[in-house]
Amino acid sequence: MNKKSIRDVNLAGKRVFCRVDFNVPMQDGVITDDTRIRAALPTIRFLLDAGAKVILASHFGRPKGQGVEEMRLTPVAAHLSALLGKEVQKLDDSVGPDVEAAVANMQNGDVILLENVRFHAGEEKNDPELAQRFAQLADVFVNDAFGAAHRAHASTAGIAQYIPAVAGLLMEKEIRFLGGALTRPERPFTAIVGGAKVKDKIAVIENLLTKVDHLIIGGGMANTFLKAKGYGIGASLCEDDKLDLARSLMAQAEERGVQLLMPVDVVVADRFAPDAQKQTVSVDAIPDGWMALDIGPKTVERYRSVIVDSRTVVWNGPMGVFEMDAFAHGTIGVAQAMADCSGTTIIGGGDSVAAVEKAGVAEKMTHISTGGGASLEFMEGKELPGVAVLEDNE
Ligand SMILES: Nc1ncnc2c1ncn2[C@@H]1O[C@H](COP(=O)(O)OP(=O)(O)OP(=O)(O)O)[C@@H](O)[C@H]1O
Ligand SMILES: O=C(O)[C@H](O)COP(=O)(O)O
Repeated sequence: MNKKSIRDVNLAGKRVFCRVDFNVPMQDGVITDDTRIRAALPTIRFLLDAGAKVILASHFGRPKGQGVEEMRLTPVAAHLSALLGKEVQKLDDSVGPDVEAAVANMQNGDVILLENVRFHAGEEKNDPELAQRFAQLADVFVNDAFGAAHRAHASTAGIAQYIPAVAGLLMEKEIRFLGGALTRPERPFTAIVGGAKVKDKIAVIENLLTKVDHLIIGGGMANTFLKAKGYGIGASLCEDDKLDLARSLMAQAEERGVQLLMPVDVVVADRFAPDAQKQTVSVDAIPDGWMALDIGPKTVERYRSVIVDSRTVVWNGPMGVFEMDAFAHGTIGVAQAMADCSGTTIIGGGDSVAAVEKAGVAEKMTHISTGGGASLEFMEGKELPGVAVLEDNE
């Protein structure tokens, strides 16, 4: 990464405004997955070891510019404190006289967690006044919130106008793996794209087509491709207004010499339900009124052989309705194939992360991104605003 990181600046005794993505899943005040909090620990520990005063800031949920009791970061502070084995002082706001006073009282090696920055409307508007108020709290801005790097907000981008801005270790790692895979992949390079809709991933597919050797399509979006090829797909999810686009993507793949892999068999159901009647059929024999909810075993075998022989594999989006056990086999099969691949394996965030966890192979992946939307935009080839604002390495 051609950006400065916390390794490149002097942090001793400095007040550091460290933006993290603590937007974690929570139910009734209990954190149900703390991956994003644990992923920020190396940066927080690095800052503490360097003798900095660490001011952590994050958004949580979408409170739309006002205080929402259930969206306070209090449970996150308690959990972070337990993980760090050290007190984390949780404040009730992210700017204002009380925050300024608390920061003024900090000793080197102290940690403060500010309240949800999205309680202020200026955050999502990237309001310069709010950005400046954040900046006044600190000497250095560290962006470690890869998951929010696709947002140009006051605490992810605006603040960098006023104080030196560098990457945290998680940000650096995300960009090293995702960026490295996309710019200098070891080949063969395979991308797997699944999920519900072609519409949401057109830009990703188009960008990947310029880089990969094999592109594997699965999930609901495969139906649109199958229909575009002339197969009857029964009552399966399909975007009829995207058939021409699917044909154009298939033509682009052919022109570029990219092998585009599509399902050869599917698991069909008579309705969208976990206990639906189901059967496995060839893609040219989908019965009228039935819907394809998973890729079939022959398809999994085909995909598997390409995946295990690849040197780099990037995956975004499930192969079927994996939330229902009856239709999770394709997704789990692909997750297992990735676990058996000896090359670099990268999961692009979101549902696919839940899928590798369900398959019990998460620790076998080279890298699992903490970014959902951010990793998608990165794979589309877009420059992320939260990265663009960081200082370049000379
Ligand atoms: N054949 C299918 N028919 C209907 N829905 C499907 C099918 N295959 C997958 N899905 C659904 O697609 C959803 C995920 O699609 P989506 O496009 O939102 O992926 P995503 O959330 O972007 O994935 P990721 O977060 O990994 O990027 C899942 O809820 C899954 O149930
Ligand atoms: O969960 C995410 O993808 C990030 O935390 C960004 O959240 P947002 O989509 O509400 O901006």
